Amino acid sequence: MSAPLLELEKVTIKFGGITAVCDLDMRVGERELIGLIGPNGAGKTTAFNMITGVYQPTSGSIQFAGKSTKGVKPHVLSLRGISRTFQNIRLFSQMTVLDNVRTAMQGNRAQRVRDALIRGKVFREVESRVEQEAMDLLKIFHLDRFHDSMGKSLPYGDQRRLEIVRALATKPKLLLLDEPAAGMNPTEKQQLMELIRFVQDKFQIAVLLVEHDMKVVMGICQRINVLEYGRKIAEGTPDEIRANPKVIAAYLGEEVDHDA
Ligand SMILES: Nc1ncnc2c1ncn2[C@@H]1O[C@H](COP(=O)(O)OP(=O)(O)OP(=O)(O)O)[C@@H](O)[C@H]1O
Repeated sequence: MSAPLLELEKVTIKFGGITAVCDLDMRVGERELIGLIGPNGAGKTTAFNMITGVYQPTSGSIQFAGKSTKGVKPHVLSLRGISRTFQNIRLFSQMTVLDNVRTAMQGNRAQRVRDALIRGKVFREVESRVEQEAMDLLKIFHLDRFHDSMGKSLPYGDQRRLEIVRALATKPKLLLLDEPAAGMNPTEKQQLMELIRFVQDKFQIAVLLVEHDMKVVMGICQRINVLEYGRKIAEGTPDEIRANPKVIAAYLGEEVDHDA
């Protein structure tokens, strides 16, 4: 396995009497594409929230790029290279496609207030560079023709793609995708799989994917971690996970979207 970019060791989080994640060990190497699956309520989104600094673990440690993330705020982790998308699309619906990406880029720039206030030369130069970079990024994903449209007016599949573009705008080393295939039809899911592979390859980043659609997860992940009731019950290649009796048992009684 390549060097760990992200490493969780014995990570636990409790909310009152509920232990949402318990003793979770997980590694994501540079440029790896890793899956995190489990039945509803298993703790996947909570794990994402701890990795991105939204929640602090009750115990255990998280290291990103060789540094502890303990007490580090989400925007600082974003600057360090962790980016994510959400289960429910969180685009700025009243902003254009271009502005959605531009805002994400600017969120990551230390722009001097003075420049913004006086709208001086430096400010204008930064603005135009950001706009060019945003357009270049949109072009890569064939979304540039929509640059002037409102985010909410895009077809669903394109909104999901735009979310991924926004997440890439911060130039991450690690991209966390939370159920990107939710609500997609089979053709869109196929395109999404190709898109995720493309993103990982083109930007040379690691991807951690939470997804209920087994065809998507099994189709693109190198390794998969399986959670049940907050605990990791299995880790392995797609073939190993498919054949693992604990995983099969965990999913019994749950409607797994094989959508195949
Ligand atoms: N802020 C919170 N306060 C209390 N309980 C929480 C909180 N966040 C998560 N939980 C609980 O932690 C457990 C794990 O939830 P989580 O959303 O991480 O699961 P999940 O695997 O992402 O589920 P799904 O696949 O349905 O999205 C659940 O029992 C949930 O109710």
